[in-house]
Amino acid sequence: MSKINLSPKQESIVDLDQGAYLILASAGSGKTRVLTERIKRLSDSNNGKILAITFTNKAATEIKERLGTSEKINKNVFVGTFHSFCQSILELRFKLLGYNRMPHIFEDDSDRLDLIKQAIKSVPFFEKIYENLDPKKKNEYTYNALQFISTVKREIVLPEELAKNSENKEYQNLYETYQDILKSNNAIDFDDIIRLVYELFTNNDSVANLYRKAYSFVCIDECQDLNKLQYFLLKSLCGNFIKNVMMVGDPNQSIYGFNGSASSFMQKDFVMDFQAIEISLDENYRCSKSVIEASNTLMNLDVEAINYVIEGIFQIHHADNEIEEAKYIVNKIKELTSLKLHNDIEGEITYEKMSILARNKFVFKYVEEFLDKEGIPYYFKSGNVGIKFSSNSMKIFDLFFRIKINPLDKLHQKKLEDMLKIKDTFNSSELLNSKFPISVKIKEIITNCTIDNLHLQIDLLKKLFNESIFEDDEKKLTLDELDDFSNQLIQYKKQNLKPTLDGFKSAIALGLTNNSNRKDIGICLSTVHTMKGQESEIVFLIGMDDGTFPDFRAINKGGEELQQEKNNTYVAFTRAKRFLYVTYPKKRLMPWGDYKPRTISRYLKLLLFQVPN
Ligand SMILES: Nc1ncnc2c1ncn2[C@@H]1O[C@H](COP(=O)(O)OP(=O)(O)OP(=O)(O)O)[C@@H](O)[C@H]1O
Repeated sequence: MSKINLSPKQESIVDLDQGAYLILASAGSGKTRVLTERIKRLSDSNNGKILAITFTNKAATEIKERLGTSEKINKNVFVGTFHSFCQSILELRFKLLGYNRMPHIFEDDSDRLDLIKQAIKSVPFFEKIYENLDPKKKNEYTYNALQFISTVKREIVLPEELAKNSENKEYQNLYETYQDILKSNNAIDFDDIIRLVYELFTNNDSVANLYRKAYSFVCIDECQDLNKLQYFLLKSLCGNFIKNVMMVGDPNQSIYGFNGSASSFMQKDFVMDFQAIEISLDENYRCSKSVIEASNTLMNLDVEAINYVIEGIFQIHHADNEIEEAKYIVNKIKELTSLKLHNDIEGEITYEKMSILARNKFVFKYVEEFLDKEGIPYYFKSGNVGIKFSSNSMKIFDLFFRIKINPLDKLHQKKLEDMLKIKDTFNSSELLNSKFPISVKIKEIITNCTIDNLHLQIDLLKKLFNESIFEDDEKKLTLDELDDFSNQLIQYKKQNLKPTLDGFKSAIALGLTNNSNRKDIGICLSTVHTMKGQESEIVFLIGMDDGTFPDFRAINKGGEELQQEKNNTYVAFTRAKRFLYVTYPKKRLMPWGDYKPRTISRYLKLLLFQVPN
């Protein structure tokens, strides 16, 4: 890792000692750098253990890599997300929370959807309401019920209290049923991981004290994204013991309001509760002059550009429609790569130095088509959670694997039975006559697997897939996915001295094994949310028409939701280190076949005068 010199402002933050501090730092100001250097310094000074919390596994990995793996760091520092920190506590203390065995994580949104549907079906009263709804309303009903459940957990309210202000009072009872089904599957959802530890800390002082005494310093990154549960967890952890807390964040990058996050937890609650001292850091090390000027205009900021010598590019381009927009982007990519070198860009201009960002995934449709046509390699950046298989054989493998690890997992057992179109996954002759007869052999291999022989079982699977899948594309997809799984196992074993199958599955669910050996090749396609905290030399921000970005729902709601769309645009802009190309189509093809005229995003209007187009 290259050595960089910190600026005096950055250095003064690294050198802060005891006490509570709120570092308000703009995009690209080196927050992650500063935090890492501070953790290193604190660890060297031997003044006690340090807990560093990040919002993404990617950030945690980056910090861990920069810290290295000296004995001192390993002993003194815990770096992880809220979820991985809480999971590590749950694994030791689940019995105190009424579980006989460590509950398993149902991490997938589709699992939560199945759970709520099961909850609805299990009570005739709900089933009657639900069955009488048309498909669109059914979706709304399940979506709102899941939102209700998440809000109860994230806002730390009682279901009956929340129900008072809810249109559907019955969600209160659905909450209980949903939780009961989870428990009967010996499972928890993502919100539960934090909620349970918060419960543990608030109800069990002696356990909380163990952690309060264990850590002398707490550092948290991206604090503009804290929600109530996370902030209260932090408060309950610190109690009256831990006073040395540093929060780092940028209110302009607050984009998770839909998850209950608000920058007021750091700016108001933290400052008041911990008497934190505010310090600002508003230098930008990442972006070129053009990108910073555009970002400053967008947000009405006065961020100081450190890279003023690098002019960079900021351009807005309008296209007649989405197809023309995609063509423009692909042509620009070809033009840039054929340049090979540019004074503003270090090294050769390659696909790996480019990212295409959009508000939502659907916006990429035509770009993908044209990239495919031109044979330009690309990949989708994956989010924070585990693996999702798309080949049938790996889906079957995953479901058997879950059932093997958690025999109480009736949810995935049912999913498997539905997929295979059988009634009993334990009946081999049914499996043999099922939609996917290969499942008999997959089951056999999984039945025999242990954490120690899993690599051998993976080899057996590879042989099985090679011999039994005849369609080339399907075979390649299956083997690639198996390979990815195998790489995740290698990662997990590297990270854990006492590996177990259960631990491996949880690590996958939490996305802790995602930075496997797989090297992403080509241009990165990502939503802005997933790209948060990361950077790319050249960024194309596409689909910047009003209604797409900002999203039409936020426009309808206005207020804080619309502000978050603006913040999201700022996050997108500031991912670009050197060149930023922003595009929008003047009309869009609607699913029913009509073209609808579009206007430029309201946020770009401010910038039009700044750009030579
Ligand atoms: N003192 C410095 N000298 C040179 N480069 C620096 C310095 N500090 C940070 N950088 C570089 O600036 C870029 C931004 O740093 P970092 O990712 O830590 O910022 P950040 O504040 O976390 O960004 P954001 O909030 O926008 O995701 C990185 O490429 C980092 O290596």
